[in-house]
Amino acid sequence: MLEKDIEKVFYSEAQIQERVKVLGQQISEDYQDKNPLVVGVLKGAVPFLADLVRAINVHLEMDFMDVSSYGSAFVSSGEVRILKDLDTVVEGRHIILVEDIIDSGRTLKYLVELLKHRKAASVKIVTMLDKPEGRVVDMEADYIGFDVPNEFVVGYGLDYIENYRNLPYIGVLKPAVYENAD
Ligand SMILES: O=P(O)(O)OC[C@H]1O[C@H](OP(=O)(O)OP(=O)(O)O)[C@H](O)[C@@H]1O
Ligand code: HPA
Repeated sequence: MLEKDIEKVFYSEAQIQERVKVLGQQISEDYQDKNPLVVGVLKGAVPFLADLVRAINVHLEMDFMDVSSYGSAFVSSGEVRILKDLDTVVEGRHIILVEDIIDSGRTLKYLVELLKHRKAASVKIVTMLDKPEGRVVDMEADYIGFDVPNEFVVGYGLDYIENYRNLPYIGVLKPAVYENAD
């Protein structure tokens, strides 16, 4: 069972679901008649995006991008590459970029600049988690679920070597999990 690997829960399933509802209401108020394009950043944003769009009560479209920036499980390589691009034309669209976490800020900085270059009408960021102590470039989200301390977190989309994304809550792993991976 997955639970046995968890050292500490930061945010429970109930806390996450309650927060997602509030974010959905805020976005609904801000995007009336704007038909936003909600862009999920694969793969981590998938559980959050799936819950968030069902809490938004305005017309919207969805699309996905896949980018890679993490050289190893823990350390951002600093170089962002597009693995899957959008299918939708961005010019003139109001974009809502959906992320599971902002850590160094590099992934989102790259994506925001790319979407502005493609002449988006506006680009806003919604992230489930913000880890301000991880930042190496200037990047602030417009809508934030929760702050997390400078620890490696898993669950609700966030992985450790592709595992634990399906946990419905957010927490940190027991040290033994990392020791066994070596
Ligand atoms: O602010 P940053 O330091 O750039 O880190 C945040 C990014 O890192 C993770 O993605 P990852 O590249 O691990 O891909 P994944 O979503 O498939 O796990 C996460 O989902 C964000 O996209
Ligand atoms: O804390 C984290 N956990 C999982 N993936 C991540 N990608 C950036 N930061 C993290």
